[in-house]
Amino acid sequence: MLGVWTTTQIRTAEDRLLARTPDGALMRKAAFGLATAVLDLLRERTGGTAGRRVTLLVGAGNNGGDALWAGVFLRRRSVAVTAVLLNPDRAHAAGLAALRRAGGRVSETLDDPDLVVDGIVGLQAHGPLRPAAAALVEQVEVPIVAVDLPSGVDPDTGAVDGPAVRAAVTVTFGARKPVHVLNTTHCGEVRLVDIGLGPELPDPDLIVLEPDDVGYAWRVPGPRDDKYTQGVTGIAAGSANYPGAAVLSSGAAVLATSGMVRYAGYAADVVRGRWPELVATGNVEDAGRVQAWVVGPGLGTGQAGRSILAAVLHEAVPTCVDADGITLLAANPALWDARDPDAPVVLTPHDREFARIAEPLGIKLGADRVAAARELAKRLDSVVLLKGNATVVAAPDGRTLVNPATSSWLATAGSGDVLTGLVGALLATGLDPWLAAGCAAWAHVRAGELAATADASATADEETGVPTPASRILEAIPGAIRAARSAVAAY
Ligand SMILES: NC(=O)C1=CN([C@@H]2O[C@H](COP(=O)(O)OP(=O)(O)OC[C@H]3O[C@@H](n4cnc5c(N)ncnc54)[C@H](O)[C@@H]3O)[C@@H](O)[C@H]2O)[C@@H](O)CC1
Ligand SMILES: Nc1ncnc2c1ncn2[C@@H]1O[C@H](COP(=O)(O)OP(=O)(O)O)[C@@H](O)[C@H]1O
Ligand SMILES: [K+]
Repeated sequence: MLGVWTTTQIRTAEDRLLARTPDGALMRKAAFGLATAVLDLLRERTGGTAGRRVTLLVGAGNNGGDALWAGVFLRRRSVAVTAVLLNPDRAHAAGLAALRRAGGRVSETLDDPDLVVDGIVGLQAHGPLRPAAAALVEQVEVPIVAVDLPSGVDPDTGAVDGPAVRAAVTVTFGARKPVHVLNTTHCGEVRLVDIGLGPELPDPDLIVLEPDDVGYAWRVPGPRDDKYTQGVTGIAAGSANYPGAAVLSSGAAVLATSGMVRYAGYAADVVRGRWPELVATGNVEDAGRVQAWVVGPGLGTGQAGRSILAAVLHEAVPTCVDADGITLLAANPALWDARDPDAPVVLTPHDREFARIAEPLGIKLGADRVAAARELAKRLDSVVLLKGNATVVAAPDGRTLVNPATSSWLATAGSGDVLTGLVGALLATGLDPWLAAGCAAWAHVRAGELAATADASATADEETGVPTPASRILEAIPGAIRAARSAVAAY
């Protein structure tokens, strides 16, 4: 598990650490880590470091100070360093003097660099890049290494509201901040430099699951197990108009568990035809016992869907409510009120579904997606999995995880139906609902990555992937589970 801390938590911890550290030592530690990352990238891009050209964009704060001190280290490796000072009177004085002594130059233009370092603004960043910085950044045609975070991106929410740096690599110090997991598009590869902050940090505000966390959580059958003991998943999805959603959700559950999957609904014949190992009936009441239900994908928002949702909630087992199920709940609060409060619910909205269910409660989905998901989770006493490029999973007790995507290939029709089946299968194994939702989101992203690249070792990005329909994401689920399980085995 990786921890993520808010800027307020980090500042408090930094203050404590600063109080017991010699002046300037932390900044030099940070800058050394930064320079190392710059040298690595220079080598990767140009085959060497000596004589290569690096331009530093230097703002008024300590973020610019880090960049200037990194410039000093780069000079020692014979890199030609130019500093563009956005606010010359307020540039970090000691860093600037040291860079000048080391042979760095100050310029008003970029000077045709091989690489640019963004030291415009750091933890104190507010709002988009100001015009002068934005104009410079716009001229950059080489990779950018961001100091601590890409300037112009909000450190606590990852939101972008105007011009911002899009970095190839972000080098951060002491601890990950929310921007690093909420906006991987602007951060690029994130490198964490240890400056000894660990002992000063409180519990993290957010967590990110790692492959071995998911591998440990994924239930596997033991010698005394049979098809029932591993948890049976029920799927109530699909309608005459949307049988495909039923096939995708059911298929994801079938591939995610070695136990058993039941289907109840209008698409019984289609689903049975596609997944012969599944037991299908026409309605929820006849489905038999399950340990978790999935309800909503392709259900429709009419009377029929409403009755199915009511029947599922009446079963009072852990339930994942998705898609039309969420829309139905939003329109029929009485359904929600009638549910058994002891049966955990996982809601899996995309933004529009989130707005439908949250706005009547006075919760707006603004720039702070974590805050919005947390608030809804608390108000509805449910786990809320808010979909997006970075998926946020909040529990009613405040525990929150973020699952960043590595590409946007998952933004395809039916992709969410696959996710829902995964959530259902994991809920049925008895896993904590918040963790179940988080592991499902992880496996979903991993499956999307495998499907888009067809290469287990690759990370799918916009350059390497190909479009991946939901059926392909589905087929990649075993590969995703294998990746998680082999991470455990590797320990
Ligand atoms: N405190 C510490 O111990 C350490 C801090 N470090 C560095 O220090 C940084 C924080 O330094 P500061 O607290 O000086 O804050 P910043 O470097 O974020 O700079 C604050 C200045 O930027 C201005 N500013 C805010 N938003 C702006 C925008 N959109 N456009 C232009 N200017 C803007 C502010 O008005 C203020 O003058 C960290 O991000 C990190 O890079 C590292 O050296 C590690 C150690
Ligand atoms: N830009 C994006 N980058 C990465 N993942 C995305 C992006 N947009 C959507 N997703 C993911 O794709 C899935 C889409 O689900 P959903 O909107 O319910 O689609 P559908 O209803 O067609 O199945 C979610 O898991 C979401 O997190
Ligand atoms: K920066």
